[in-house]
Amino acid sequence: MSDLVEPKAAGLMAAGLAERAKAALGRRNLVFVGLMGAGKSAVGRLVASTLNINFIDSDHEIERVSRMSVSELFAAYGETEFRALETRVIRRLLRSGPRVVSTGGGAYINEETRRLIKKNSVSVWLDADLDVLWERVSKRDGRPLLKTDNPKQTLENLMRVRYPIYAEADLRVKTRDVKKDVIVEEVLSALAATKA
Ligand SMILES: Nc1ncnc2c1ncn2[C@@H]1O[C@H](COP(=O)(O)OP(=O)(O)OP(=O)(O)O)[C@@H](O)[C@H]1O
Ligand SMILES: O=C(O)C1=C[C@@H](O)[C@@H](O)[C@H](O)C1
Ligand SMILES: [Mg+2]
Repeated sequence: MSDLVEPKAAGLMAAGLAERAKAALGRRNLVFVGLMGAGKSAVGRLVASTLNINFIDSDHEIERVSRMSVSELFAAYGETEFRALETRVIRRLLRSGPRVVSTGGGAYINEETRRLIKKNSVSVWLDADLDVLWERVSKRDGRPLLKTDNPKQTLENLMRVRYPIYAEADLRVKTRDVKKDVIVEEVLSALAATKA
C-alpha cells in the first residue's frame, strides 16, 4: 500500500532530514516509479545529490549499453524486447545499493521488474494528474508510446491501466506544479518515516 505524503509549506529542509532519510534507506536502493513526465529522472537526480549517493536512470543506462535511443529500440525491436532489456538492466542496477534509480515509465508495470524492485528497494511512486503530466510531456518528443493520433488520450488510458499497479509502491508522493525542491523534501520525509 502506498502512503500519500501530504503537501507542506515549502521552506528550508528540516535540519537532519537528509541524514534521517539516508539512515532509513540503509543499503537498500531508492527506486522512482510513475508515468512519463512525473519527474522520476529530474527529482531522482536531486534526491541522490541531496543524499550524496549514486544516481542512475534506467532509460539512460539502456541507451548507453545498446548505443541506441529508446525510440530507436522500440522501432527496431518492439516493446517486448525493450522490456526484456529493461528488466536485465534494472536487475544489474539494483545489485549494489544504496543507489537512487529512476526507472522508465513502464518498468514497474512489468511483473518481473516489479518483483526485482520489491526485493531490495524502497519504491516511490511519483503520482500526478493528467494535466500536469501532459503539460510536461508535450514539450519534448522521444516517447514512443505517445506517438499516437491523440497522445493526451493515450496518456489518460495509461493512467487508468497503470495507476493501480504503481499504487503497490512503498511510498507515494503527489507531484504537481511546485518547485522540484518541494517534491524532493516530501520524498525525503516519506523515506525518513520508513524502517530500514
Ligand atoms: N516539480 C516539477 N516542476 C516543474 N517541472 C518539473 C517538475 N518535475 C519534473 N519537471 C520537468 O518535467 C519534465 C519531465 O520530467 P522527467 O523527465 O524527470 O520525467 P520522467 O518521470 O523521468 O519521465 P519518463 O518516464 O519519460 O522518463 C522535465 O523537463 C522536468 O524538468
Ligand atoms: O511509460 C513507458 O512505457 C515508457 C517510458 C519511458 O521512460 C521509456 O522507458 C519508454 O518510452 C517507455
Ligand atoms: Mg525519466
